[in-house]
Amino acid sequence: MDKVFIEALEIECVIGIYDWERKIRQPIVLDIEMDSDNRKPAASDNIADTLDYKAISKRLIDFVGQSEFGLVETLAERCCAIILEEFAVTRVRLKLSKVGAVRGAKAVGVILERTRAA
Ligand SMILES: Nc1nc2c(c(=O)[nH]1)N=C([C@H](O)[C@@H](O)CO)CN2
Repeated sequence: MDKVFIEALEIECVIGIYDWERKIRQPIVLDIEMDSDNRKPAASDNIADTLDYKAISKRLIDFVGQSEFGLVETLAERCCAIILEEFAVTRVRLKLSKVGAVRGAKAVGVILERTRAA
């Protein structure tokens, strides 16, 4: 299956379970792959036939930037739900990295694969 992807989308938000984390904003990074049949937009050369990665990025920047979840699991699940419910996506793979959260690790986080309910 063809994919549309968004790589290394960095957004600052309130995220974390500790008191000190509730008082600061930290960067998270999203890497997203979405199933998308490329043949129709390739034939028409029309943005209306695509999965618009700019529109999806903007929606996630707005949502994540205002979010205040404790767990990365919760934030990642909500991002997948937005993609599946608001855009013409049937399957999404999303990696959420919390950069510098653990000493000695570049990043920690979660990877989800979700499909739209039939
Ligand atoms: N599986 C998870 N483990 C941890 C999380 C999390 O969201 N999911 N969060 C933390 C803390 O907020 C940590 O990131 C602070 O450094 C610890 N473990």
